[in-house]
Amino acid sequence: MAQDVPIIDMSAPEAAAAAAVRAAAAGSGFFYVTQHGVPDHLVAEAFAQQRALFALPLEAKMALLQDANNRGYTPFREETLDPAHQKHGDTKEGFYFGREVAPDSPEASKPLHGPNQWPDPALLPDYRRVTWQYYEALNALGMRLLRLLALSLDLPAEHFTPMFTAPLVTLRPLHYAAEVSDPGAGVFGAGAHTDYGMLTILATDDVPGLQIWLPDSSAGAGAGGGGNWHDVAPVPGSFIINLGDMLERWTNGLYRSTLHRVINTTGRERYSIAFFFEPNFDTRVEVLPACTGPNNPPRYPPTTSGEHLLAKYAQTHAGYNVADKEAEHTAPTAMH
Ligand SMILES: O=C(O)CCC(=O)C(=O)O
Ligand SMILES: [Fe+2]
Repeated sequence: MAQDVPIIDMSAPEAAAAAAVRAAAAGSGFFYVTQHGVPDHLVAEAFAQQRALFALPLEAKMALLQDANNRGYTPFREETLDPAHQKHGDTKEGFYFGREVAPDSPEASKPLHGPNQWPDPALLPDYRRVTWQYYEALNALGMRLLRLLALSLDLPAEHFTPMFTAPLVTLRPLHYAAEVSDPGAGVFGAGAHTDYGMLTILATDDVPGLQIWLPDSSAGAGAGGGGNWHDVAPVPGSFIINLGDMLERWTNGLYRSTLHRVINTTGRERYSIAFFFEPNFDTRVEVLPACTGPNNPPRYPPTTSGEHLLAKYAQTHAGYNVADKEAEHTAPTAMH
């Protein structure tokens, strides 16, 4: 239903947009944004580059395999987002890019920090430039969305801004196979999951497939968890915004990190670009005072952005093991 995933016009006055964000965030946890300031041609160019990247020979992609910093290629079926319901891994391949962290910088010793693995410029001469331009445009959009989120929680507009001076950002182009999904048999484009972090900015092509799980509105509290999958259709010129587990935690469950999945119903390939926007590694994530009260005690112990994300990644990626990074850095640390 249209109002489950409302369209929020970002050219509206901030207070009005923030009120709309609050309603959506406490409702389905999903909304579209339009008039967001990212030029259509940049989005189109970014998609063209991702198509070219995925069209490279498998050897070229495998040469960029996901590394200990969570940067690089994840092959088809590598990730299983919903192990309890999947016969095999997601019928998608993807790449992870993050904030560019030089190997010799002090930050590089932290998990999830390091240099990106870019494709060979001889193969894709414009890939890095265009993808980085897109990354920076989405970073700027993310900063504007943080203001709206803060205002929506009756916090000062810049409340979250200092927590994003060295953010954990992940740009993840995805390519879904043409294979039709079969939920009954455990075959999914992307298994049902919630996003781990704070904020996701998703661009999709015009092929449908994204669905969100919404409880029955008639069910009422404690009625047994009935619900349905609802399509989140592509809306040209928009981004889909959804909120992740970290924000749910921060708001003590007020803002929703909603279960979603991708199923292929069309037999067509599908491309999307997810942008995960999370606070600095060491940011403390503790239930906001405004989201607790005498009858609403904190449901989550404090954590940090980095700890929270590492725990989540370890659950779903066959190919990702933070111990690799720890092992990599044990020797130099021990020598100090
Ligand atoms: O491709 C999509 O539409 C959704 C991707 C997604 O949910 C994710 O990468 O977390
Ligand atoms: Fe997701």
